[in-house]
This record gives sequence, C-alpha cells and structure tokens, in this order.
Amino acid sequence: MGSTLYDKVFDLHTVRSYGDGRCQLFIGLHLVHEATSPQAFAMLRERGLPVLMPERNVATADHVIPTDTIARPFLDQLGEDMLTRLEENTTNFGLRFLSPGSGEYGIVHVVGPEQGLTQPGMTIACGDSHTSTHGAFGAVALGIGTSQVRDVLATQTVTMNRLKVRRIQIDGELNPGVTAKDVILHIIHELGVVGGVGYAYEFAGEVIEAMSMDERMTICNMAVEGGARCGYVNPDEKTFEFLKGRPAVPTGEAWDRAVTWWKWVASDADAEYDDVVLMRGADIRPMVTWGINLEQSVPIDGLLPQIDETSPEAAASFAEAYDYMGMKPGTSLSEYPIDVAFIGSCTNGRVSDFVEVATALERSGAHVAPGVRALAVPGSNAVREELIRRGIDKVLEKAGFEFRLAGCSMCLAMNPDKLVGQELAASSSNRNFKGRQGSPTGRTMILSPLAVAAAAVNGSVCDPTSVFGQAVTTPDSEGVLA
Ligand SMILES: CC(C)[C@H](C(=O)O)[C@@H](O)C(=O)O
Ligand code: SF4
Repeated sequence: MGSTLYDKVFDLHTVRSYGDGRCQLFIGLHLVHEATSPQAFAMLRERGLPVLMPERNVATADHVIPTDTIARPFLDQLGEDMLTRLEENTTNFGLRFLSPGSGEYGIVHVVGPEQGLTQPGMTIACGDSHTSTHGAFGAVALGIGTSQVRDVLATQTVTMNRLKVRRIQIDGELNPGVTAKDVILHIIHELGVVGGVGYAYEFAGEVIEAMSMDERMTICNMAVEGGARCGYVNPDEKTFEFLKGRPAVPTGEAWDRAVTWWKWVASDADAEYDDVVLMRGADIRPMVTWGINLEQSVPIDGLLPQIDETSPEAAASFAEAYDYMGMKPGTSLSEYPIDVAFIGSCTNGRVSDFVEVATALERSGAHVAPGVRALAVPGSNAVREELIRRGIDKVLEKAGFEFRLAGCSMCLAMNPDKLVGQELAASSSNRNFKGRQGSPTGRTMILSPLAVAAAAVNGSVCDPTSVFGQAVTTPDSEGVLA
C-alpha cells in the first residue's frame, strides 16, 4: 500500500514521537512577519537563547505596511513599532529580512513562492493561519501560534499531532467564468467551516491538475477556512516549471536531484486516505458569501437562503448573520449597493489575478460605478513591479481603481486601509468575519477578483459574465516574474 504526500513528509520530518500521539517535527522553512513574532523573539531574549538555524528563517513585513507610502515613520504608531521590532529582531538574531526598503517585501504567502523558498516535500511553518497557501507546491505548510513561533526559532521544530488526510477530488471541467476562488468557496459551502478539523486536505482531480500554480495557491490558502490545518496539491510539471530559476531554487545537478525527490514525494496512486470526497467541476458556479462565516455563501445569481431551521444553533447563526449584514432571506445580493471593492490579499493578490481583471475591464471598456471606492493592492512589491512593467496599473486606473503599494491592506486592516461605519465591501480576500475589514460594523462579501471587478462596475454583486461577457477568464501567465 502506498502513502500520501502528507504521511511521507510527516514521517521524514519526525525527530521523535512522544508516545501520546504527539510528534516533534523538523521545520525546513520558517517564515516570519511583524504581527506574530515580537513576543516570540522577546521570549528568546528572556531566556538568552539564539535562533538555532537562522538560515532556515526568513522574515517579511506585510500586515501593518501602509499602501500609500512606506516613508518612515508610519503615521500609525502601532504599525511603526511592530516594524521597528522586526527590524531589530532580524538584525540581532541574524535572520534574512525581505524589508520594505529592499523592495523584496510583500505578503508572506506571496513572497515565499515568489522567491522559490517554498518547495515540494518541505515542512513550512509561519505564525499565520494562511500558511496553508504553500501547500500548493506539495509542501506540508502549517500555521502556528506565537509560542510555537518561539519554539521554531529556538529549536527549528514544533510539536504536533499527525493529521488525518482527506482527498478532495474534483473531476471534469469548470464552466466559463468559474474561478479557483469559486471552487474553494464551493468546497467550504459543502463541507462546512469545521468539516476539515483534524484533517490535511489533499486537493486533486482533473480540475486541480488543470489549474495554474496561482490558482492552486488560492485553493490551498483557504483550506484553513474549511477547518483543515493544511491543504496541498501533489507536485507536477507545472510546479517544477514555476520554481525553475527562482532565487532560492537549486540549479544544475542539484535541480535534477530535487526534481527526482519532488516526484517521489507526491502521493502514490494506491495511497490510502482517511476520507475521500468526490465533486464535479461542472456543478460549481460563481460563488459569493452573504454572511459572517465562509460557509454562508450562495451562487452569485442565486437568492439568499431561508433561515436554516434544522437546529436552534443553525437558525440562530443565520439570524445573527442576516442581522449583522442588514440583508433578508429570499432577496438577491444585487439589491445591496456596495461601497468598496477590494482586490488583493494572499488569496488573490498575484499577477494573474490583476491580469485577469484588467483584461476583462479593458475588453469591455467598463468603469467603476460612481460612489464605489475600488482598490487594487498587489500582494508583493514584485507583483506590483511586474504589473507596472506590463501596463496593468494604467488599465486598472483608467477603469477607476486605485493602484496601491503592496501589503495585506484591507484584508485585515491592521494598517490605514479600513472600511468606515457599516460600509459593504466586495472583497477578493478570505475572511468575512464581523469587523474583519477595520470597522466594527463593516460588512464583507468574499468572492473572486473577477466578481469583485464586476461588482465595482455594476455597483452591486452580479454574475461577472453579465458585465464582461462569456470570454471572461483568459488563462494568463503563472505570475512568473520577467
Ligand atoms: C495576523 C495573523 C495572526 C492572522 C492569521 O493568522 O491569519 C492574519 O494574517 C489573518 O489573516 O487574520
Ligand atoms: S493578506 Fe489577509 S489573510 Fe493574508 S496574511 Fe495578510 S491579513 Fe492574513
């Protein structure tokens, strides 16, 4: 019987088993950002400990970075303090820092793959739940808490239980206008936000195989929103093609050896899974969330659901969501004007996301509706520079978008980009929780970048094909930097 990628990687990185189900796992790459590392470094300092393997730890700045100017000091004192701490800590502990000044900065889950730091068969950890993104390359990529960040800095290991593995196999083809974002929203809608607890999700099947690396990253990014601790796609030729030539990727004979190992680490054809879920690509429609958790979603042209009366808890959760969102069962989202359209984040802030949107905007000649504030925020500075090189910034600006500097921006709003009051946002990010985008009463709908652009033009959520026509999804580059 064969093994899954997850089990192969877990076994090969197990330093020791405690006998109670927990294992100490070696971490090949630890990514660090300013929001979850200050306390961890402080704990090291208290105990007089160094970072054990500085060369396996790489830092970037993303959450607090303003997207209008990165001139120092930042106007936001909290952000300025966090960045200063990270600068001090990376200098004092000898870590590589992809700093704003170096131009290499960006969202941690965008820069890792961009630099080629993220590779198949690795264990990757970061004090950030969306570390699951890196699983797109066939890595076991785990979000960890601040005390585990401390542990990894001090020992290059974490202690954790082995997860079960659920294969989510999607066969067939997607319909026109259906994107990777719709696929993951569909999966979460079907399996629920806690359905993946205790599991690693293996995404497989013809639909996943046909996807670009950028699209696979979008899917794996939100595995964690379905409750799975990590998600991954088995590495294939597309993975190798993406990685080849990137700064941290081996060359020459070492490249050949790496590819041999990367091929071996993929799940075996006869691997056994704890669970298998089969889906058909043709059943998936463009999706949008209407509520305050990620399973509260509907097909974009559907009506909002009636209150779920199957249990008192379900009914209460629906009622709470409708009350917060100021929406009613049986209505269409097209009835609710949006105030903000946000394209960006580690889910959908890569080159191909903006190219797709810009292509649709340019072909249709469409313009952002009056009264809508539309933001295009690249996931990294390299993404931004590539977009400028290709003239995408001009297309977006001509259509009425603000083209901003890189960062997490309004995904979480730990920086000046925030909703105001009860503003309603159409957002390409990954969470729609209450107050997520910076205003305690702000409202968020999660959808694909293309659907965000369509909502920006239309003034409210609509099927992107109604604004941009059928030829909406033009497969473009993998976000490969020139
Ligand atoms: C700040 C960080 C801890 C957080 C996470 O873990 O995901 C953030 O990135 C988010 O998206 O909410
Ligand atoms: S873009 Fe959003 S989800 Fe991603 S790391 Fe930043 S705050 Fe978290």
